[in-house]
Amino acid sequence: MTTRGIRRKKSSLTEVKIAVLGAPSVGKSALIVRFLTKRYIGEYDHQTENRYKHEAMVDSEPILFEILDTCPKAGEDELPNTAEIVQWADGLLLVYSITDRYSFNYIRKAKADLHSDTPVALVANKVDMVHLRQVSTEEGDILAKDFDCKFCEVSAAEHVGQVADAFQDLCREVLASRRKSKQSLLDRMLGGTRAYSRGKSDSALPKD
Ligand SMILES: Nc1nc2c(ncn2[C@@H]2O[C@H](COP(=O)(O)OP(=O)(O)OP(=O)(O)O)[C@@H](O)[C@H]2O)c(=O)[nH]1
Repeated sequence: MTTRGIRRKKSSLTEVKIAVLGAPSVGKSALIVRFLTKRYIGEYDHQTENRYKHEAMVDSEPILFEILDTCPKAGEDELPNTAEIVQWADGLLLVYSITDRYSFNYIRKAKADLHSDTPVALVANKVDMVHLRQVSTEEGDILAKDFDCKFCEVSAAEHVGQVADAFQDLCREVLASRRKSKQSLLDRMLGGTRAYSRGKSDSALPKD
């Protein structure tokens, strides 16, 4: 009885898969670790992709986040395994660093290469290093308008709430997009049914 209760609760979790993309050293791992543990780990050394699972409440709904920390190769302009990542992910967190113009251009190019309407969010990291700023807030805003997505400037080193908000906002976009595609599927099905019914009743009308 209890076991069944627990199972039901687990299976009722909504899963949201988020891939975090960006040029080398923009702070992808630092942002993810901040979201998962609320802690800041300055040096996070890894050479391969990492996946994490994390439960969190978003608007009173329990969500099971699956987060993919992608691993770009230094000096390469292309995102790693773009097609696979896009196929896997429900949402893409696109990260650049305000101290690194190359990382901003990388995101612009990467987004164009994605050829996908997967929901995205644009995150500018390292806002604590404002004295080394190379990319203005306005440029970030303009790029986000271009992408038709949310934008925020954060610091994995200093912010806890804002970093969590970035992941949660993207989660909301994913859920909204799911509802939209479910609704349009339903509309198409109902539309089909309506057309069929109309056809039927039309044929039942007395002929002139
Ligand atoms: N000042 C500051 N440094 C940061 C911040 N976030 C990350 N860093 C530093 O930036 C460097 C790279 O951080 P990572 O989290 O490893 O970046 P990454 O994008 O995962 O790097 P790759 O795995 O190489 O792609 C580390 O030295 C971090 O300490 C931040 O918000 N502020």
